[in-house]
Amino acid sequence: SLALAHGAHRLGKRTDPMMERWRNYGLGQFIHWGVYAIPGGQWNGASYGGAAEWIRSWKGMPKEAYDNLYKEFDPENYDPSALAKQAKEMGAKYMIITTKHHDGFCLWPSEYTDYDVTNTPYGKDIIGPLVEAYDAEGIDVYLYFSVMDWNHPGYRSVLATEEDRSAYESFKEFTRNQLLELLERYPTTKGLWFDGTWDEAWKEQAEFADNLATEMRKKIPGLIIGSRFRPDDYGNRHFDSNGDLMGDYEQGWERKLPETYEDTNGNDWDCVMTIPENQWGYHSDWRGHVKTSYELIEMLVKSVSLDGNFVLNFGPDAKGDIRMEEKKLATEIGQWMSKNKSAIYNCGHIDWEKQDWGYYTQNRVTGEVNMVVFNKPINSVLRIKTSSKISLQKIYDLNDATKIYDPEEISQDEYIIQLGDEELAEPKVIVIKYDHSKGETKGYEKAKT
Ligand SMILES: C[C@@H]1N[C@@H](C(=O)NCc2ccccc2)[C@H](O)[C@@H]1O
Repeated sequence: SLALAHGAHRLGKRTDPMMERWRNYGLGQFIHWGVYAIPGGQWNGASYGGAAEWIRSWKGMPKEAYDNLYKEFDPENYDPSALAKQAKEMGAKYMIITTKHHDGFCLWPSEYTDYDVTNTPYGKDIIGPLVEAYDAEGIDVYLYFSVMDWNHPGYRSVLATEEDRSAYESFKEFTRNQLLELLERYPTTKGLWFDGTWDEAWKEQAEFADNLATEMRKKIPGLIIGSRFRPDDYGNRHFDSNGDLMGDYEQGWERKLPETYEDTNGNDWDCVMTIPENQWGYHSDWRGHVKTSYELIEMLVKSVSLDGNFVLNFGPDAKGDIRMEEKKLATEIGQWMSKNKSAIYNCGHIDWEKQDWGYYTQNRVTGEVNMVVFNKPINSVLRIKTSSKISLQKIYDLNDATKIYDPEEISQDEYIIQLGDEELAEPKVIVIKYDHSKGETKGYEKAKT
């Protein structure tokens, strides 16, 4: 393998308590909020077909007009504790907030730029009260930060000339200053979710990024940083030139999910997901498919079944209100989570053969296996094929203690159970308790952590 000064500094998963806590979240909330919520994907009577937070890059939005929107930013309905309570009700264990998106507008009072909340009619810090409100609800806070910054004069996507390089040096210093400032102001931050690091200019900054990550972890020991931050010595991101994951978890699943455990390379990972097809910031005219709570619950369960976290995005409008569709989904997901959280929190992958009826998650504390059933077969029979000999103790409906299932062993390590005649009204969790002492089960080995 190649000798890399700035490649992966660790092979395999982090095993410290902060990362264990991250690994057991299951469900997170993303919040995309900024001045892009003011136009909300529309300008001069025309609707932008791209993602609302990218409207500044649209030919239909004059840059001058966009760059003056901050003078109208005055979210009179912004209510951090209401947002935190809604997230709690949904069952989110962590929240990622955009401190600065690609447009460079800062939702906190930054010493290093005037393009921030203090120079808006609202005039106050947005981030601080949100951090406090979510901490108060026991929801861990992570900060999204876009390296790409369309507002900073020193930003470059490519370093073609000496002028570019000297300008970029000022941009790098600015970026470091802002990141250290954020960690100083919000010391309960558990991690950073970086974005906007795909440009050539940044891909040349292996040493700078590596040193900055080290410096940030000095400020907040154990800080969790994903794979979308650093480039390696050869400009490779997410995976270094030896194919090893850089960062504490893989950030490659944006609006998409791995299909199999192999797709995850056995790494920690998160999936960040929009409710419409591709809108992170508020867009007043959602086009195309808006996901239902069942679709989102299936993505959540699939993520947990493959050892990932599922982070669902919300985009408050210009006044700071959450739109009706998002409120409804948060409530519906929360209703399911309130009855089935034991199949999500502290759960992960088990290497039993995937079945069409749904997904397995294994509780890392109890060792119990959850069958999360989405598709009831026409013959009402659920097949279970374990990966090694186990001795079954009890199979029961998580939400109906009177419902016990008698497994019929139909071949080596293969069982079937009979569902009742009733249609599934919602995804059903069936719990399998089994005696781990009999027969060696790799999955339970993992649960000993
Ligand atoms: C989390 C999302 N990431 C931003 C984005 O630009 N995604 C598009 C993209 C995703 C991956 C590589 C390049 C570009 C979106 O605006 C959201 O902030």
